[in-house]
Amino acid sequence: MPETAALKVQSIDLHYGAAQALRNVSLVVEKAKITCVLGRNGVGKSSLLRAIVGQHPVSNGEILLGRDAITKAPSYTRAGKGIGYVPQGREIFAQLTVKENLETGYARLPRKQRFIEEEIFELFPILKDMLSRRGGDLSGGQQQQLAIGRALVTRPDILVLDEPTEGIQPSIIKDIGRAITYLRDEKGMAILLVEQYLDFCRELADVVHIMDRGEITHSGPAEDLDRDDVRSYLTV
Ligand SMILES: Nc1ncnc2c1ncn2[C@@H]1O[C@H](COP(=O)(O)OP(=O)(O)OP(=O)(O)O)[C@@H](O)[C@H]1O
Repeated sequence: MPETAALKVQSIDLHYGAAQALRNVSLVVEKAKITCVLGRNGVGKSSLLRAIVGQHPVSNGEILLGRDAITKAPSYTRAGKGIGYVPQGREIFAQLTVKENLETGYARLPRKQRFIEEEIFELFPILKDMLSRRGGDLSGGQQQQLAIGRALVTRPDILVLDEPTEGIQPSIIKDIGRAITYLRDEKGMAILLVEQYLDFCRELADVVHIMDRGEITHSGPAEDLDRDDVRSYLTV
């Protein structure tokens, strides 16, 4: 059988000093699917993504990229193997131009691939219009589009997004939703996003995991989110 899992997280724990932020968390991110982890503030969503991209070590468990164990690999190795990351708060370089921000993705690419694919500007035309503007001059929504564009410059197989709708106006949330759906449907990309915004997850996701206090309390198809018993897990 062909491998349909792009990424597997197996029974991971994560600590900050003595405080445990993740407990026995497992999930699979399938190719060409949108997987959403829903949960309110502080339940451990960002910690899960940090563990996946290699920004914080896990204390137990394994992370597999395809069949490759990457549990102890540094973040640049994971990026090189195809994980693109859009961090919470976007982390745009305010003093660099939009073009320069996008070009920061080049470091992980072989020389021949060091160009910005036109598709990125088709998904987010505003980036083309604002190429020579400074990152700090963009609105929050434009910065989010830039952060996604910057991750796409690295040509990832898996795109990991931390609360892409946070603080963003509805019209741009729609654009971001359309872009994510396009990447799944046309590029076969595996998408993992963490969110507090239930409607965004319900509309986009194929699979939903609900997280509470460092644990996954429910996993199932996005349609389940309309069931009362599933909603009861959601304190968002
Ligand atoms: N660097 C850190 N040092 C110590 N504790 C941390 C650190 N980062 C997060 N925590 C704690 O770990 C827990 C999980 O935080 P995390 O940021 O993963 O949650 P979250 O679900 O992403 O919330 P948010 O939506 O606010 O980002 C919280 O109790 C938080 O206070």
